[in-house]
Amino acid sequence: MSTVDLPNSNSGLHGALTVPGDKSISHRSIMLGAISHGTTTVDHFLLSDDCLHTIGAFRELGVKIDVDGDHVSIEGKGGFRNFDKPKKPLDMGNSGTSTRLLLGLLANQPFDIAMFGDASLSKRPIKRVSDPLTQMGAKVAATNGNFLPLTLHPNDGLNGIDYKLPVASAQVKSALIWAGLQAETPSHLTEKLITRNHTEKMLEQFGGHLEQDGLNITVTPQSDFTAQHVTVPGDISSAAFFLIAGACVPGSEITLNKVGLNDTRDGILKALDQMGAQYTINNRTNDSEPMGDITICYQQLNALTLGAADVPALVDEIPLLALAATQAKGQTVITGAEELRVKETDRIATVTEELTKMGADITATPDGFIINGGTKLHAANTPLQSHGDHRIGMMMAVANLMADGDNQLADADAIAVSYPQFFDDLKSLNK
Ligand SMILES: O=C(O)C1=C[C@@H](OP(=O)(O)O)[C@@H](O)[C@H](O)C1
Ligand SMILES: C=C(OP(=O)(O)O)C(=O)O
Repeated sequence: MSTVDLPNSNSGLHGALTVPGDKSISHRSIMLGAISHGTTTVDHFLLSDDCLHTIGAFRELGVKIDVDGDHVSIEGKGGFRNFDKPKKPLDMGNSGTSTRLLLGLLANQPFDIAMFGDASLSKRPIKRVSDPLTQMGAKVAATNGNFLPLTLHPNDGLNGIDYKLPVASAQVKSALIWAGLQAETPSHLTEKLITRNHTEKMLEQFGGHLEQDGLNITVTPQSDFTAQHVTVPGDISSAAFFLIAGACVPGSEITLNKVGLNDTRDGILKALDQMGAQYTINNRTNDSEPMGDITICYQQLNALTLGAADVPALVDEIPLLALAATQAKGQTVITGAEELRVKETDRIATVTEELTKMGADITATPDGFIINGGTKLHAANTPLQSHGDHRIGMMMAVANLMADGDNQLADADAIAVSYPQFFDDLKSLNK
């Protein structure tokens, strides 16, 4: 568990950077590659701990996956039921996305599949996925009915489901899409709010036929997918650390190249618009996923108001927006973000605890935060903690760029879950 000295910034961040590939899209490229006919190739794949756990799980299921730098190739098994029986339990590490999506994808196997995860993942709920899967005929034996470790047992086939999702979650939606494709009858899913649609988009690229109408998705059983080439855009959730640093550290002007701009993920940009940030987007392209280069410079920001409808498109960026709010003019109010309590940590609690150590005026509420801005952040009396949560660790590193005084971050290794080269990239801009 490494403790690192966090850098300050003397004259702001400058220069250009291509952030690593999108985590959600990288996971899905392995999954679709594994069930397709032929060899799928992926460029700019995210080689972080979470995605390596997805690769590890599919290798255990007999899928041949080659990794060469950030180029990955996957030899598809041509269907959902051609996997090998795993010799050991699948290790999901810290990754909620791997766990929830694999539960749906592997819900109809002819053999037992056991899964486990680390201490944090073992506290995160899976009932939200296992309940509807059970209604479809899956047999999920989870610890206390809701947690890893779990075993998926063979079943008598899956039936389609009519299901209104009680939570706004792309992980639950994606798991039910994978299961629906393997069912004997169609499924009708209704989302609570629009969530990231990377599964739907990639399925279409691989020859899938979902019907979509606003919050409604009809999944018709299908198992013939054709291998594709996937170019993974830069992860907007990783770019977000530098967007907030660029907007909040005086003197900054930076460009982030080839960032994913999917409109179910770009809530951070809309929040920055509301706060009065100065940025431009150039070189837009739109293959299967849109991307572009974002240039942002320092600007005194205004306070922000976010409600439940805003949350899915920026759910992983809320810790950073809380930090930006400490620097903004006025009072920021964030509501409808109770999902933060079931992430890698209870992010409402950990954000509040860590930013308070640096002098922020931040109050946790059951479903969000109230933050009074205009604070000069300072050195904490005790080391800052990532709490084993990658996004909290990186957010505190960005906070320190704006601080007077020196801070250390304990348990900094957690950052490798989504962004192993974060500190190198930060150093390249903080000159
Ligand atoms: O589908 C995905 O790839 C993800 C969905 C979100 O989780 P929920 O579906 O639990 O909201 C997000 O927080 C996570 O980082 C990645
Ligand atoms: C919540 C996250 O990921 P996961 O659910 O895949 O662990 C995240 O990356 O912030």
